[in-house]
Amino acid sequence: MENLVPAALFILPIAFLFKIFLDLGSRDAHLPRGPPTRWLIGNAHVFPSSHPHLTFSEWAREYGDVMSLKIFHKTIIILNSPTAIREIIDKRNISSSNRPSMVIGKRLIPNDTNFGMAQFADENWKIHRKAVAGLLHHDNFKRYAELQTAESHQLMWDLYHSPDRWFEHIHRFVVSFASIIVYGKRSPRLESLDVTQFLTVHPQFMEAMNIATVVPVDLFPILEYVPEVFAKWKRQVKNVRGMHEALYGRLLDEVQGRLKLGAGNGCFLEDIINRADDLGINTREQLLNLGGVLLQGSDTSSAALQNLVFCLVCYPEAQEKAFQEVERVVGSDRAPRCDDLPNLPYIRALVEECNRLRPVDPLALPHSMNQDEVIDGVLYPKGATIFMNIWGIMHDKRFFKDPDDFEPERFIKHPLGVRLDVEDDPARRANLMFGGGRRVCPGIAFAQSSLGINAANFIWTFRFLPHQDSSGKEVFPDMSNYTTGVTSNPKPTKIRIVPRSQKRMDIIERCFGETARIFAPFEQELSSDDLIFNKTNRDCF
Ligand code: HEM
Repeated sequence: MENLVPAALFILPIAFLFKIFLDLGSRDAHLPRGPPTRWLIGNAHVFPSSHPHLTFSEWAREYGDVMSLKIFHKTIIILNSPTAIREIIDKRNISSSNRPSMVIGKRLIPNDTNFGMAQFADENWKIHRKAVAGLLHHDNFKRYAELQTAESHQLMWDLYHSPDRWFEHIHRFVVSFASIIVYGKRSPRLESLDVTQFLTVHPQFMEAMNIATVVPVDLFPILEYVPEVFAKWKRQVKNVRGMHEALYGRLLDEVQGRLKLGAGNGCFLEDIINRADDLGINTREQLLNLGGVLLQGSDTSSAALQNLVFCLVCYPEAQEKAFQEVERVVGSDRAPRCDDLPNLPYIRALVEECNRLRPVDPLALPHSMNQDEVIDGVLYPKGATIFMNIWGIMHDKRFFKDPDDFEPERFIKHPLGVRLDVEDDPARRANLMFGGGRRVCPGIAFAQSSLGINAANFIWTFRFLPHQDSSGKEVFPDMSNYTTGVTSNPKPTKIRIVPRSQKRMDIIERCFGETARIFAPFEQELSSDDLIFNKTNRDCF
């Protein structure tokens, strides 16, 4: 008997360690179901290398509305229904509002000063979020309607004069409008410094964020200690960080310079700088990244607008119906304005359908659990990464009839586009594609009004047609070849943009001329080339 005690003391820890060893990569009993795991690697061998939302949506049919994956020791939970999002993201937002720790994100922007990427939804995050909520809130945003309409009219002018560059013109629209409200300055040309720099830096920033899918630093943080000379990714990240700080630092300096001269125009950052100490946003790093995150966040609107154009080309019947509506409501004697939007229900439905068919962030942005939660016996463990499968929810055959078809009418028949012959998921709500809980996108009003005003103007002004190759054959945009990554963007593609009539183009020329008065306060720092552009093209009217 006395020999058994030392033996047990020896065997039990070994058995325990052996059990842990055998369980490596396996799924805990209380986790949601998911594909079978393999020892050590879990589901790493089946994790999709691109467009994961498509595979997740197939798996959802087998494993249900909440499912889990193991990638080595990490747990990923995927939410495939509005109810699942409501339960964990909306209702338990105290537990589910962190973002996963991202080694590369922290190297790009240290100290969590980019509140969209900030790991912790803590006091620091709250301060930034609150400041931005005031700016972007629907009620406040209404005051930008005239400016947004003016930028939209310039976009139509740009499309008329150089339709081949349609893809970039949309980026200019978004960068210029976002920097009016954030930095109090606009960009009249594709070649304007802020546009060219943003379009250089931002894609590299997003690419750098994607490095973690190739070099698994988040899974194996030990890789961080590889010396820079052997780690190309570290040099790449350092370079992007330098460019990022140079761009947003310069924009901040311009706002500070304007304030010193007493020439402020009431933009967001001027207001923040004036209240810096009260708000607790007073370091250069904080101010620089607060502006930066808004410009970066707004770029999602470019992808949504480019997607809208793809849909107009690919679905000519819907384009024609939308034209009939805008013609009836606005007529042919003036271009659409923001105040027309409430009277254009088909255009609203068309925009909703574009977003449903190809949501820009098909998996939203990842959240992370900061404490365990158990719902109906299912464990959402501390540290798990949570994805909302927006694409899957928007293509769920249980609720959307023929979900791969483009049918704006579904949003006329039902405000959320779902079938009328089945009982809907009771937790479905508008704007699911903007995420949920405390981290829900603060840019919804910006995004919706940009889409609405441009959809109306696009359709009123032009016909969007497929490109014709040298043999005259029509080549349509490829709606299944979008980029993969956090955002799923259409790729630059040739199309034809044909004015509906000379009368409409004359109206657009006149509207463009009228923007001079509206834009004046935001054109204080234009370069000489920008001034020449305005003088020769706009201010001669
Ligand atoms: C169609 C356009 C847009 C889409 C589809 C979109 C989508 C999203 C999604 C899915 C999230 C993550 C929400 C979550 O974690 O639950 C997000 C976050 C965010 N978005 Fe947007 N967004 C759009 C436009 C904008 C615009 C125009 C801005 C700024 C002007 C913006 C700024 C942000 C910021 C700052 C965050 C981070 C919020 C936080 O972490 O607290 N977004 N967006």
